[in-house]
Amino acid sequence: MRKHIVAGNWKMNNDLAMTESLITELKNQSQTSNAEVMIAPTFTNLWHAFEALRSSNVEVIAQNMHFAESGAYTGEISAEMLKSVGVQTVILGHSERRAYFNETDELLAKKVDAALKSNMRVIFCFGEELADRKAGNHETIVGNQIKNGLFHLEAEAFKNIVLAYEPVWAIGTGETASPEQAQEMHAFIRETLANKYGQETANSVSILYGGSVKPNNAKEIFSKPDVDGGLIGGAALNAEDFYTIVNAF
Ligand SMILES: O=C[C@H](O)COP(=O)(O)O
Repeated sequence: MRKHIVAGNWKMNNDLAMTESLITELKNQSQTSNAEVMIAPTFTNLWHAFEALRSSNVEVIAQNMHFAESGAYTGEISAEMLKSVGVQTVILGHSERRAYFNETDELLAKKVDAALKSNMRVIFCFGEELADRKAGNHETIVGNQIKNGLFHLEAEAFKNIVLAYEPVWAIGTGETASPEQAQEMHAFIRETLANKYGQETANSVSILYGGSVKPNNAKEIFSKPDVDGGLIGGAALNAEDFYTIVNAF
């Protein structure tokens, strides 16, 4: 049975004081939920968040990492450094990393390998741009992002992989994919996995949807059979909104 997951990606928001106060609010909201709950603060706030949420059911995860173990990579963070502050899961391949930091499929494959080698769990993101969707190329684009980033792995590795489909045109725009569009793409993603690794592996992988998920649309999106959770941006910056989304499961 695959897991339901709701992960809040704080992106480059919240300094230490704001992190402290949002975590206090999250703890006030926090209760038993039907989904695994995660938050991804900025690197500088990971340790504080980990300590503050140590005895809660909220996992603190990272937004990115480098593929190398250490070395002359100014400004970068390794898997082992993340693990040393309690982080066990990392988001890789977010469309903002791909677009603004030139992260290619090839680079992402190396990052995935490095994270898995350090026994971390990966939330691997991908998604098409508006022009691809309009041209009807969305499945080809997404299929290639998955193949190029992940298909060098053995089936076994997918125990530690979560997928996140985020259509770029729906991120931070207020425009969501319709629940039907999300389901259609998630079913395609699962079929792509099944064709390579078999149905059992495909059925075991959680596929999250991201892109303007809000308290008022989460329930409908999460009701779709192949949508196993959400990667939440803007709405994760408000504890009440975030938990309304978590509790949509
Ligand atoms: O990582 C989260 C996604 O980019 C979604 O962001 P959003 O909910 O603000 O559209």
